[in-house]
Amino acid sequence: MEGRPTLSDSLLDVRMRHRVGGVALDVEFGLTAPWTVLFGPSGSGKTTVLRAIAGFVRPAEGRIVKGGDVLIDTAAGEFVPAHRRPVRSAAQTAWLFPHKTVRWNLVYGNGWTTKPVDGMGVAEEVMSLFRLRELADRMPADLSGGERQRVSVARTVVSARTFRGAVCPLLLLDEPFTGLDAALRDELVIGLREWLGLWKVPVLSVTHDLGEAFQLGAEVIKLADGRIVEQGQVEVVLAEERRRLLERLRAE
Ligand SMILES: Nc1ncnc2c1ncn2[C@@H]1O[C@H](COP(=O)(O)OP(=O)(O)OP(=O)(O)O)[C@@H](O)[C@H]1O
Repeated sequence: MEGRPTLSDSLLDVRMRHRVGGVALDVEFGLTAPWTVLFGPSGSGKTTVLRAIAGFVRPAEGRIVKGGDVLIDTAAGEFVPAHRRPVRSAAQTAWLFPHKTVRWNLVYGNGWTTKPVDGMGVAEEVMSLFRLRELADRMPADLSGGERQRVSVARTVVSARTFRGAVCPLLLLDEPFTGLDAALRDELVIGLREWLGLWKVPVLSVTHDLGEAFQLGAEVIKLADGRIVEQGQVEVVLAEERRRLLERLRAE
């Protein structure tokens, strides 16, 4: 179709089959937008798709290619381990260094690809973005669950921005705004989208929150029972969910 991005422009192409729990995943999609949301009910396989892209799950069958680099091709016996992929991911559960401050976690918690000094300025910027400055000297044990999650996502954002590779890494965020109050989430979504757009860091995030998907105004991939139902602009793909939600709110 004229004017539409083609698969060859895609940031990432994913084709995979994998059985996890009671779900038989069978998906094929390409990412072309700066921010794409994987949307679906709990247990539909969203996290497993993210983990396969990151290299933490080895699909039974499939091929994942990022910007021309093959990350896995089961038919060809190729598999790039997680630590060598141009991908940075924040899981649903926040894993922080428990004996180090928030600032330390952001600056130094980025693994061998980043020299600590390089991350310093970026970490300070990201702390402001995530409203973490006043928590910078706290230990993880002295944070709420929502705050810990915010630190974990912020650390991954720092890590993506300071990534030392020839290409920009893909940022994978699994329910990044869960546990935040609505006002803070609004602020963060707007600020983060703008900041990542500025640095051209593409994002694939997971949510089952309709409000979040609309707020991100992103391209949406709708997943159900391990299959892709539809991919496209949020207003089109989630129109029915939105209609049902509005109906329910009106009835209350
Ligand atoms: N390691 C595992 N062993 C067995 N079953 C698993 C494992 N990981 C996930 N599952 C199951 O596989 C299915 C898909 O899980 P997945 O975490 O990918 O779903 P999800 O869409 O991300 O769910 P949620 O929104 O609740 O996080 C679920 O039924 C889950 O219980």
